Amino acid sequence: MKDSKNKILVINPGATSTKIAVYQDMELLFKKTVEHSVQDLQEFSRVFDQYQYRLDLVLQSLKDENTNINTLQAIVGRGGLLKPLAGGTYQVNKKMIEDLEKAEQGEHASNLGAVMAWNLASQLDIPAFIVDPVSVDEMEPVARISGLADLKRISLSHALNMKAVARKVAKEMGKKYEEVNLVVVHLGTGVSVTPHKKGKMIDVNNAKAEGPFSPDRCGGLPADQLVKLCFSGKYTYEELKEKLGSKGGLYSYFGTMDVREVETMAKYGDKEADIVLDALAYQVGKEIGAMSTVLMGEVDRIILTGGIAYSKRIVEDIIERVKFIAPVEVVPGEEELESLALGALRIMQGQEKAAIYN
Ligand SMILES: Nc1ncnc2c1ncn2[C@@H]1O[C@H](COP(=O)(O)OP(=O)(O)OP(=O)(O)O)[C@@H](O)[C@H]1O
Ligand SMILES: CCCC(=O)O
Repeated sequence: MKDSKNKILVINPGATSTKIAVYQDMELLFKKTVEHSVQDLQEFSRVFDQYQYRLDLVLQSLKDENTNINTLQAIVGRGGLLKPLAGGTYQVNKKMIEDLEKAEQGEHASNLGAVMAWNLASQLDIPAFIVDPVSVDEMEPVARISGLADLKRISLSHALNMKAVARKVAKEMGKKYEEVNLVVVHLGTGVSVTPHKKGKMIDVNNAKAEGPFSPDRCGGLPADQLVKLCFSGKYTYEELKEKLGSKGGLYSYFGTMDVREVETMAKYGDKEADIVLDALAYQVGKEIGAMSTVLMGEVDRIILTGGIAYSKRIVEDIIERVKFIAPVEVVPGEEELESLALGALRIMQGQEKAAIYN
């Protein structure tokens, strides 16, 4: 193991924020979250078009913190919608950038993580990495069957945060991640509900298309009504895709993705806000129940994490519904920046070899 200190820039582009941090080995030098309103992002038709806007914010943050970019030894970004991959740290390469540019698996803010890391790192002649990308796929064969021969279920999730939080909770239990069964729920702008069986995410609601609705996504919809809507002439393909993928969920009801705003509406008597928040907790609870059956009921812990896990109302409602299954741990926010830095550090210190994307 090398003993020299490694300065690592971490970039995590999310749907409603860009999170930036610099670590010296595992010591956090600074961390910053820049929130993006719907208005900030509405001028960009594709996620890729946000590249310069988000990069400028990263560079400005480094400047504000008096961090000379030339002192960095590596850059690590959140990995996006790549092809299905095993978990781990990947060195960013040209093929990965090309795939992200084509967005074949779909548009997502995290697609920009590798691209920003790669472009900056190339200028500095240092390596760029991603860790546990959105497309980590550890599903069992039975979970891939959709029920229609034309369609396969796929694994897209908040793998990075869920695996990091799962490891942390397992450690608190005095066990290894590979020794426990967990249902981990990421409650962010998107929602992932995942059964982790002895260190593997053996199923997941594809957080872009299935399961509970979320602040900006509709989750699973009544298929027959959706087909009718598709052919109604009311929306173009692009409009409907946007509606389902980034303007669904809470946004479709209230024009905001901010749970706090909807909670305030409910508090001041808005009945629709009240029932839609109830429905969010209801759907998440129902999905936890379903994923617990994937683990045959052998669930050591249920974990609630992500930004919405700060919401007392939603968390209490979910716990009330699922506490009969297993004890519930609440880990609000996310551990993504630290996990990204740690993933890069493991490679830089020679503890692991970076996986190759091809
Ligand atoms: N204190 C709070 N109470 C209630 N909701 C909150 C609180 N803080 C954040 N949220 C909600 O959390 C959601 C965002 O979560 P998070 O920051 O984990 O998502 P993201 O990083 O934008 O996207 P994702 O996690 O899906 O990649 C928003 O709907 C926000 O309103
Ligand atoms: C597709 C799941 C990842 C996210 O929404 O951030």
